[in-house]
Amino acid sequence: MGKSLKHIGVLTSGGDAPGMNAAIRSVVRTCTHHGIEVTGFYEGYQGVIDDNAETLDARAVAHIINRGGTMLRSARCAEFRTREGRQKAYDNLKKRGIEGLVVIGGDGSFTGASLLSDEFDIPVIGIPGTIDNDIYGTDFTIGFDTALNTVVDAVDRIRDTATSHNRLFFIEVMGRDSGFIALNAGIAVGATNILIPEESTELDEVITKLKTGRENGKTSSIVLVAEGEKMGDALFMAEETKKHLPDYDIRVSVLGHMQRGGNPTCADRVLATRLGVAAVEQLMAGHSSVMCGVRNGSVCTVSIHDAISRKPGIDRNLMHIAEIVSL
Ligand SMILES: Nc1ncnc2c1ncn2[C@@H]1O[C@H](COP(=O)(O)OP(=O)(O)OP(=O)(O)O)[C@@H](O)[C@H]1O
Ligand SMILES: O=P(O)(O)OC[C@H]1O[C@](O)(CO)[C@@H](O)[C@@H]1O
Ligand SMILES: [Mg+2]
Repeated sequence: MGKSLKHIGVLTSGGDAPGMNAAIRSVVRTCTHHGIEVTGFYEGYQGVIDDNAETLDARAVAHIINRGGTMLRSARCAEFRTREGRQKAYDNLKKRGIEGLVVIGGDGSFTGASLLSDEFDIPVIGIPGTIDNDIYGTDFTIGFDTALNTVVDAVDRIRDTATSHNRLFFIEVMGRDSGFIALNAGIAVGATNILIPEESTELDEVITKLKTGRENGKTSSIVLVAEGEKMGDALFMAEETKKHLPDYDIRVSVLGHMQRGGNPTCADRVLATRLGVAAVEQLMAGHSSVMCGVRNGSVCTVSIHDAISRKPGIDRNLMHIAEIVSL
């Protein structure tokens, strides 16, 4: 291992996630350890197309393990979706003598990486970095744990005022197409209802549950709504509920981008560090088009093709548990 690989690139792409910095640091320091040069590209694929990049050494990534966001910044780059854009990116990688690319991002970023590798035969390795936890092949993505803790802290605060005023809150959390944040945080904050895109719920069920809760003496209720919920967003759900429960004092809170910021938790720092080492080792071993993840506590790999084409299932048992304890 490590004899032939001389120079790799690293970038962060798509929505940022706490722990991306820890992953960059790990990639860079693993390379330093093995005598491999690393170039960091700024703003995702845009930086590869524009050749906006610099060499990163061990000191360049000092004191970033604890910081949210990404020191390489991130972007959603439309040009990379075109063959011409990817050609420009490949030409810049070749010009710099880069022999492999580590992409830290979500499913869209991996789709781009996969195309680049298929079209131009450059090895790519994915590290799952997204707060949504919506990537197949890993139990956890980098940033998910931090976002969950941020949501739990925010909802706990809302609970204080909700209870003081005997109110019902509809709280919207992130998850464009997925309910991982809503489901896990919902259990942790004792939500009465958890609405996620993976599970179809009728408004009637929500109303019945809220009524039963009040009959059982609840002094506040929280309905956690994932952004991607099919029935509608938190505001819509609140308006519809008001029609059926006119005497309820209802408020809406959309947590928004605060969920993507903040210092990464210990779990995210450790996960990011493990996956950074694994990604470089995959390149050193001559592998390509795989994503490094963690399953049942161990680092694993899955083909990027599977990571982007398959959907991680929501844990039905967690849904069941949430139902039992939300009386
Ligand atoms: N089909 C595609 N072909 C080529 N490149 C793509 C494709 N899909 C996405 N990309 C590239 O990856 C970037 C990031 O993708 P996207 O915006 O979907 O975020 P993501 O990686 O899924 O992260 P998240 O969903 O967590 O925000 C895009 O801006 C684009 O540059
Ligand atoms: O404002 P942006 O960057 O489009 O991101 C919003 C999206 O990013 C995500 O948080 C994933 O990073 C989604 O849940 C959300 O829909
Ligand atoms: Mg995505």
